[in-house]
Parts: sequence; structure tokens; C-alpha cells
Amino acid sequence: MPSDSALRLVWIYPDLLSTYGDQGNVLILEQRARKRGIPVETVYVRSADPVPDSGDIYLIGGGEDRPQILAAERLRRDGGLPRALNGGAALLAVCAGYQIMGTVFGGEEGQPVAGLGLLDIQSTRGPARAVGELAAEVDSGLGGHMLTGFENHMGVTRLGPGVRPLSRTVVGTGNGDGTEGCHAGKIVGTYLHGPALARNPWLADVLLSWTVGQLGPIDDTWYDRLRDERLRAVLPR
Ligand SMILES: NC(=O)CC[C@H](N)C(=O)O
Repeated sequence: MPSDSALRLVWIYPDLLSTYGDQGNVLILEQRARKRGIPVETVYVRSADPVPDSGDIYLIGGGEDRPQILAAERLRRDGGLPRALNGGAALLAVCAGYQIMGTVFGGEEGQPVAGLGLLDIQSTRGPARAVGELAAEVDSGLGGHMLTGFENHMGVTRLGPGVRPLSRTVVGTGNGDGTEGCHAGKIVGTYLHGPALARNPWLADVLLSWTVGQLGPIDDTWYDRLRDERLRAVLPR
């Protein structure tokens, strides 16, 4: 079990949800914390195991429709993640994981499947699969950066009044209404893979600072090169 002084990361259901490099989000948080001298311990919770409620930052990834439905059922039954978030933990939820955090999402045939209701969002199946690179301008409350990532989903997501859009899309589909992702309290949801935190290290630092407070600067040369290359590939010149 994690020691008391370490930052505790919890990667939920790697056996069901982890597509397009989503596990990299865990590695980026680990690296950016350790470079600042913060000890980190990561717990990988498989879907047969209970989700501990003692974590500081929880991460969940994307996946196909069937594992997504299974993950939603198990998380609802388990109750550990809602307990942890009620207790002040932070969460990054990607694509299928993002949809699961809402009140409802569309299953394989578009049938409504109950989510965890931790975010005021509702997802359904859209008219066409959204696949490709996405770029979006981030909410100024989160720093006003450019969001970059890769999306691949059928779902479209309607945001309720209880959440704010994470960003406004410049290229790509995101939620399907000109916005991408959302945030509320210490929860961030996004459709972006790639992995999201490798391509948006500022977002990793948002999650870390919610947990440990102010962070010192670190060398972002390689992150910046990746971001520049990906953004140049999609943004109009
Ligand atoms: N990449 C994903 O996580 C996909 C999520 C969901 N199954 C959808 O198609 O919308």
C-alpha cells in the first residue's frame, strides 16, 4: 500500500480501458512529480479488484463499447471512485472513461447505459465516427493553452450546467457541439488520446497542482517539440 507521504496515483481498469497510449498519462504524471522531488506510488486496479478510495489522482482511459459497459457496471457497483472524489481526489477521464463519468452514455446499439453521474454530461452515439487529430483552445480558467490530441469515438456529449467545457475546438469533433471535454471541481474529462498528458503537459501540472500545490518549472523541451509538431500538422497557417 502507498506510504503516507507519497502522491498516490490510481490507474483504473487497465485490463478494460486503455487505448491509443492512454497509460502514458500515468507515466507523465509520475515523471513530472518525481522531477520536482515528489515521491509517487501508482496502483493499477484491474476490473476484478476493488478501487481504493485513498488515491490522490485517478486516471481512466478509453476503450471499445463492450469493455466500456462492463467498466461502468463494475465502477457503479464498487463505489470506490465516487467515495474518493467526494473525499477530494482528482480525476482525469479519457474518452470511454469520460463518457462513463456522465449520467448516461450510448452502448453498442445506441441503448442508454447508466454512468456514474460524477459529471453533468450525457453521451449518445453520434451520426459518424470522429477520428483524427484535434486542436482546441482551452478554458482561460485552466490556463488558456492549446489542447492537442487524437480522437476516435462514436459518442457525442452534451454538457449540462454543472460542468464547463474544457476547450473550444479549432480542428476536430470533441463533444460534437464546438467544445471538447469538460471540467468540474477536480475532474477533467476529454476525448483525447495520444496520450493526452504527454501532448498537454500543462494539464498534467493542473492535476498535480490541485493535489500538491504550487509546482516549480521543469524542462519541457521535448514536450514542446511534440506539441509544435502535432499542432503545426493540423492548424491552419
Ligand atoms: N475510444 C473510445 O474510448 C471510444 C469510446 C466509445 N466506445 C465511443 O465510441 O464513443
